[in-house]
Amino acid sequence: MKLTLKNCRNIVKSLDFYSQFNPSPLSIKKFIDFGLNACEHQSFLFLRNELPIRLANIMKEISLLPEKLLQMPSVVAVNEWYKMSFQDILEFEKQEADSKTLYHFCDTLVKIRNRHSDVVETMAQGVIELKTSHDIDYQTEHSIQYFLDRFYMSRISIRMLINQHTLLFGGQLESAPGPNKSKYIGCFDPNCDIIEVIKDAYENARFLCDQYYLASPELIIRQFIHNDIPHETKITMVYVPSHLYHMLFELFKNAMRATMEYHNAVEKYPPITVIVSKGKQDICLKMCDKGGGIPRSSHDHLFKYMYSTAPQPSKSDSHTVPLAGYGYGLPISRLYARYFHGDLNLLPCEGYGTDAIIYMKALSNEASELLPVFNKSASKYYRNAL
Ligand SMILES: O=C(O)CCCOc1c(F)cc(-c2c(C(=O)NCc3ccc(C(=O)O)cc3)noc2-c2cc(Cl)c(O)cc2O)cc1F
Repeated sequence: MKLTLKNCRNIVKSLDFYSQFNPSPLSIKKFIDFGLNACEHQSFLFLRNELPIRLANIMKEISLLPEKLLQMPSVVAVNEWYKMSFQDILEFEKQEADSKTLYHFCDTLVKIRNRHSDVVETMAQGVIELKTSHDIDYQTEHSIQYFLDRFYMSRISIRMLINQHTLLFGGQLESAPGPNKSKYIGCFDPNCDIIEVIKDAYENARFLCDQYYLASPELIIRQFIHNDIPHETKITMVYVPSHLYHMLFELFKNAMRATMEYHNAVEKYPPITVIVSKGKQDICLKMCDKGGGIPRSSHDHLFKYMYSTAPQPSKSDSHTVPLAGYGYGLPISRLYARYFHGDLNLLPCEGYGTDAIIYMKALSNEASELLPVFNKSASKYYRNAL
């Protein structure tokens, strides 16, 4: 739909309306329970209300950003995508949920997901545009860090809702690729084999490491389970394998890069050890390397969007360090861990190595979405700071 003056007025009115509601976090248990008796009509009624609320909450926050950032060409583009998607969803506000509408709704969700597929890179480009055109003081950097953490968490949550609906009702089920994907409930694997995901992420990171360094550290996996359960029990959980894979792949790339750089040209590189433990509340994955670590004073930099926004890796240049990306790998991985109330912590020991720990909730009813809520106080926060 064209952005006419009348439409713009409607968008503003709808933004004010939907942003006054808080997003409704769903637990993994709720996703699974709904998915086991999935009803497309019910999902449609929930999403045509919840998606505008989540979009409006983050769009109001985008509107609080200072002009100098909002005017960056890449940020203008992202903003336009959000406005178009908000309008697309609003078209279903009053529609009768007949089969034609449900089909069109699914189609619209796919269109929105595709429209936003490059948002992370485009926002990273917006940060680079800002850095190259303005001086960024500490407070500005801090506020952009605050915004981007919330912005990317919101995006993870919106894509989760879209993926669940299109996977459950979009008719691709028969073509679901990969081993026993038929047991998946949308993007959730009710029996996610954690050690299999660890091995998968390791092998793919190792491939890149071998390509660049012509060698790679070995992997050791050790499993521990709380003593109420036989210790040989395979540790599985209800989770989104693609989220866990994303976190592990990032951590393996970093651990391998550090290990290969710190022990260059030795015969045998120290292995990377992953400890998997399952307690009553938490499932922990601790990745331990002997890559020499970093100074404690540098720890926070690794999670910064502004600090590590390296020039974009040229896709054509095959000599680009394959283990380096946009520098967003770690902060986004931490958001994936936090999304279902887990966390990702780094414990560097300079001169020795680094432990990276992924915490996840062991109980699916405790693993609920952690969603940013647009609050009026944010406006003062952004206006004063930026
Ligand atoms: O571009 C991307 O997306 C990847 C962005 C990320 O790229 C990095 C990377 F893979 C690995 C390291 C690194 C170093 C290092 O590099 N040590 C040497 C140095 C010594 C001193 C100082 C200092 O004084 O500041 C800094 C580093 N030591 O341990 C780690 C390390 C870091 C993480 Cl997050 C991890 O999960 C495991 C690790 O072993 C740093 C990275 F930054």
